[in-house]
Amino acid sequence: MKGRKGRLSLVLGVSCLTASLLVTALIVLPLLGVTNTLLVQVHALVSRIFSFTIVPSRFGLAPLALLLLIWSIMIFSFRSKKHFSYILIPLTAVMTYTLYTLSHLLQESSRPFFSSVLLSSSSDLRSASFKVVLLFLAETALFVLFTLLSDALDRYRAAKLEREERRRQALELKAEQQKQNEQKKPKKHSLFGKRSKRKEAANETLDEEEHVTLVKKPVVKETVEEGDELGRQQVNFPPIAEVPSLGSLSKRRSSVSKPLERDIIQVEEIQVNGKVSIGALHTLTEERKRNNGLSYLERKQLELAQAKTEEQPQPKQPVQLSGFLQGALEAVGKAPHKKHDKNMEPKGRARGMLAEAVEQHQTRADEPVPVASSQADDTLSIRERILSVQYEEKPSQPLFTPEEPAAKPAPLVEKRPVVQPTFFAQSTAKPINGGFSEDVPMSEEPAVEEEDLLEPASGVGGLSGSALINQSRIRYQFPSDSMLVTYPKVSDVIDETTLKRGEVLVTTLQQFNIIVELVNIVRGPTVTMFELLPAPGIRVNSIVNLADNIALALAATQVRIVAPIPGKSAVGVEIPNLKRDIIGFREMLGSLSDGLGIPMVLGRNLMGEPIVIDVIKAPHLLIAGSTGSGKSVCVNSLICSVLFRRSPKQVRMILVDPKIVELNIYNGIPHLLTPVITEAKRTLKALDFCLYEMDRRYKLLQGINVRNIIGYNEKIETSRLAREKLPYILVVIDEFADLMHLVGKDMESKVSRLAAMSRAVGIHLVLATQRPSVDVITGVIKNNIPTRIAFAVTSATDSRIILDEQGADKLLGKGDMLYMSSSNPAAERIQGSFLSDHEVEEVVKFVSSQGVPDFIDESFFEDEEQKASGSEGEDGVDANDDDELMQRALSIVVERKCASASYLQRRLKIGYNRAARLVEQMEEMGYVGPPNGSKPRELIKYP
Ligand SMILES: Nc1ncnc2c1ncn2[C@@H]1O[C@H](COP(=O)(O)OP(=O)(O)OP(=O)(O)O)[C@@H](O)[C@H]1O
Repeated sequence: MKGRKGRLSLVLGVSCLTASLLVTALIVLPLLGVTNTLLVQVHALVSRIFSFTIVPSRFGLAPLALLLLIWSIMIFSFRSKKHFSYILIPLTAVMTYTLYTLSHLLQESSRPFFSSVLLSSSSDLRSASFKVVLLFLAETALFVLFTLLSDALDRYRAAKLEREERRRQALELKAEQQKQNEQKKPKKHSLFGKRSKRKEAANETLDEEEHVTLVKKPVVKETVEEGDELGRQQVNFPPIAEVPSLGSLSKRRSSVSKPLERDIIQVEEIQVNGKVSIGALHTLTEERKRNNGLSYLERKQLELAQAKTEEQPQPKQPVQLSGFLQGALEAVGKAPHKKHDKNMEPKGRARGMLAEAVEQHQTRADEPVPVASSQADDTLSIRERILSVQYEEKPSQPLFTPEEPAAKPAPLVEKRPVVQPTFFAQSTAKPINGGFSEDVPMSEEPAVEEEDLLEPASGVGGLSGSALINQSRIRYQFPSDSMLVTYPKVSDVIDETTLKRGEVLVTTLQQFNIIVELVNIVRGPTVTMFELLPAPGIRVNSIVNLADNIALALAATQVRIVAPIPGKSAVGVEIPNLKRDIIGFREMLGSLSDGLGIPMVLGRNLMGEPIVIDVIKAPHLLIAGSTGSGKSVCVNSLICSVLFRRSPKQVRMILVDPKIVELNIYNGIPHLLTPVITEAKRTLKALDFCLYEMDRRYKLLQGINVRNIIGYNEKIETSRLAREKLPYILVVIDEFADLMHLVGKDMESKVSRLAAMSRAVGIHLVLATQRPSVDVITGVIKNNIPTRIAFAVTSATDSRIILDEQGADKLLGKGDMLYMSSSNPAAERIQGSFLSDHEVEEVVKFVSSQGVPDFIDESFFEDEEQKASGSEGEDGVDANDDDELMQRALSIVVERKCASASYLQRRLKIGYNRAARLVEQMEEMGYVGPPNGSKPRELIKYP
């Protein structure tokens, strides 16, 4: 039908064109002087019938030629497309004839049939002409009407086609997904086959991950008619390769992020009514793309439904047992045999003993029979089984090579890289053997060649004479991960309940006339964030103000609204999870890279990414939160991060705990510079020490022309200027508010000075407080501590004091925190890592067993009056008899021809402070020169 119409219009169009050319020829030829009789006769005939002028003339045919030309153009342009428009062709003819009639009437010639009819039916010529004009106007209106109708019909048809196309594509995609899911369904394979399949799949994933994926657009089949020769032949156009969206390229590499075909989407036209920001439009486009044109909820529901159909009982994961228990249970046949690598000899004393014992028992019972296939498993001895359980893959190579004698059995499997056994990985059993397993190699601080000749001047000033750290060259052994507990992970799948909550959220907002689209859901360890895209014209604040209504509708304890989400054109609504994840400290340890000066594990953010920070870059930390919010656990994880990654030579600590019970556990670790401080007065003294050490270090830095501790440590290492580097000093003050109330201004001025200046010399503060009030966290302190951690607080005011914005009042406690730093001023929600008291105890026990701490001289903490009134000091020298001491010191200096505080300290058996004071007095008296970097001062004048 369609073809016939196409042919008809072709014939019509060609005829009109030919006619117009002929008429043009009829006009032009006489003008060129061609006076053929036939031509003249045809001309006369055509002029009489079709001419638009009353008197037939050679020019009178011009309008006819024009009309024919217009018709041919119209026909060609409508051809096979706008069938309805063909009605315009006769209409133009009628209009032309009406005009023709009108021209005759006006010239009072009644030649056309219609004009004579009109003249006879009208009273006069004038009324007849008027009727013709009206008729012409009516025809013109009809012309316009038909044109509009045709246009409307076209649009309607196009929209219908588009809808059908979209539905067809959705169906195709659905069918494709189903096909994929069916393919994905796990099939029963032999153990070997299963393993190799998995391997193949992993390789496939890897390959796909490492390339840009080109994915076909759904193939549109088109039937093309190519004349009679080809007949009705179906031609499939080649598939169009399409580069995936930028978003899909930047996806994180993980086994789950393998781009499935359904993740790669056709770019669809997004129609937006009204004004929308470019960012919002981008988000909308991206989300639509990601969802294959379906709304977020629809897509998720579809996925869930598919997942449900796929679900089939999975083989239960065996409970993880410790190596000893697993082996024992295997031996008595009560546990399934674990798969191990044959190359991997059993490690650990327990496993070795077990294997030994079982073998003795077994050799009595039956002789081990060599077997070449897995079916023969039953005939293996128990020892064989214990040792060979790693043989789980069929060799891809032939078992026997042709060259090999048949009698000599080839290895059953190719050797695989030895994997470190994790016998205690999942076990929550208490560690044995002093807190660490023999299976896990202990890491140790590398030994450093030290020279006695070099001054130990760097280190920490004021350490007592019996110092263990700087004199006995302690080699610190880092604790093992196995002391820590692995906590089970709650699923991070967005389930039906979460989707329902998303729907409730959208409808709740709709009830308040706030139209939003749910564009994404991110499930974090503590909360789930629903990302909403407000409709144009919706004020973001109106969503923020509805936080309580949302909480009510979702029966949630707290709802925090992030408006807008930093870097996105969307509003985030954070709703507490029904079940929270515990982020174990152990799982976070792997993220602590070696490059961090003072490493600190924080936890995981909403996306589940591990967040660790370097305290030296912070450079100081302010931690605030109400009681039970998780501050102490956070401080524990800071201290333990240091214990796990830094030796006492690298980081020293001063811990202040007015509550006495929180940090007392750390007494005894070699990192301490003083026993855990619990009194306000002693805290002030400790801060004085830090100020003194800061000044001392600045002088050291000045001595060798470097700007900071990093430069200093590098230079003394390369130039071998001293035998000890400057360690970082971490001062942790818990319950800072209590101390501020006890000693007030004094404390503030010292803390402020340290916060402002101590960064360059490697002294860093961590202040934790329960009550963040303006008189505790003063402007000066706040200005110098840009890195802040806010746990749950009781009011928005408290939140503003810590973070300069509200939000911490909406946190859920138990390690739920907002983290803000100078590099990332937008508060990031993190679930803090968790360390139980028992874990801390185990770590401290292990670390403390490595040596006694090397404390600062006690004289630092003595009151001046006490010192003055004391008769015989602990140095064994009369404290008042400074002159005598100075004489002895001078004679030592003359004897050595140089002055060193640490040398005097040892020789005179006095504290470091006193020795340092003596050297300074000698400088004032002109006997010795100024500080000489880390080298002893020169003797410049004999006394
Ligand atoms: N990161 C975390 N993950 C899971 N639970 C946690 C976490 N942090 C803290 N908790 C839970 O919260 C309880 C209180 O934590 P914590 O003792 O650190 O609070 P706090 O802020 O120090 O309180 P206070 O100021 O009264 O000492 C812990 O016993 C623990 O059960």
